[in-house]
Amino acid sequence: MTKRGRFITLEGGEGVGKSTNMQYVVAWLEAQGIEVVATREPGGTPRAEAMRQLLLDPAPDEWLHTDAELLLMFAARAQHLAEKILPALARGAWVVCDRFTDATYAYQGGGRGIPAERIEALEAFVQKGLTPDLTLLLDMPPSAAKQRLESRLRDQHTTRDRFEQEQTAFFQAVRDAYRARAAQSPERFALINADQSLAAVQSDIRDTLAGRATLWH
Ligand SMILES: Nc1ncnc2c1ncn2[C@@H]1O[C@H](COP(=O)(O)OP(=O)(O)O)[C@@H](O)[C@H]1O
Ligand SMILES: Cc1cn([C@H]2C[C@H](O)[C@@H](COP(=O)(O)OP(=O)(O)O)O2)c(=O)[nH]c1=O
Repeated sequence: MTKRGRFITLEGGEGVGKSTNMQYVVAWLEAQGIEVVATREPGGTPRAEAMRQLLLDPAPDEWLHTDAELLLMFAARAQHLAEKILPALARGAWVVCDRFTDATYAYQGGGRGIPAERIEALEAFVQKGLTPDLTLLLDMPPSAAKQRLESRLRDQHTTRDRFEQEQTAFFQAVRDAYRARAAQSPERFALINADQSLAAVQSDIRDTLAGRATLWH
């Protein structure tokens, strides 16, 4: 299948502002007259969202093997690609996705310690060469992001999912892995300083979207 639309992903640790800025990216692209499909991972389709439940369920007494976690992430991704992402790109829509495979390298790789080669093998199997055209990495120290997350948890009266229950060292490893990936592929990544006012973050995102020649040609 020939890919015609563009594929943009938002990445970063917990509470850095992905969901908030996702709406901004979608609105900005739509204002340019582009058809946008907004989605997220793990999830994005009913079956993949059912897998998300299994992945995020905090059930304290139930252990999930790290290999099972990794495979379930890619199982959800395979479903999401086949059912939603690839058909949208094929008809020319742009897909904006809240997290994708860089999250697997950051969380299952950096956080859980799974070797990158195993993730690469699954990526090749499931994605068959598809990678995002642009990845906005919202970057800030986990300690500052945690404060935002705590206020969100308070406001929305939600509980912590399996990942949100992890400790500081885990989130530091996730951030380090994300930054290392951005350094490896600077042509794909835009590193956005998320530790500034929302207006400043959105101004940086707008400049990135408008300025990436590879997106528009
Ligand atoms: N630049 C910012 N400055 C201050 N608060 C922010 C900023 N961006 C997002 N927030 C707030 O931080 C919380 C987490 O943002 P959210 O978009 O849900 O993050 P994520 O999806 O990355 O977990 C929300 O309450 C949001 O309103
Ligand atoms: C896509 C993906 C997500 N995840 C994790 C990261 C998040 O903790 C969780 C998804 O939760 P999400 O609600 O998207 O994150 P946030 O709390 O930042 O809004 O799944 C992985 O571990 N690997 C992956 O490949």
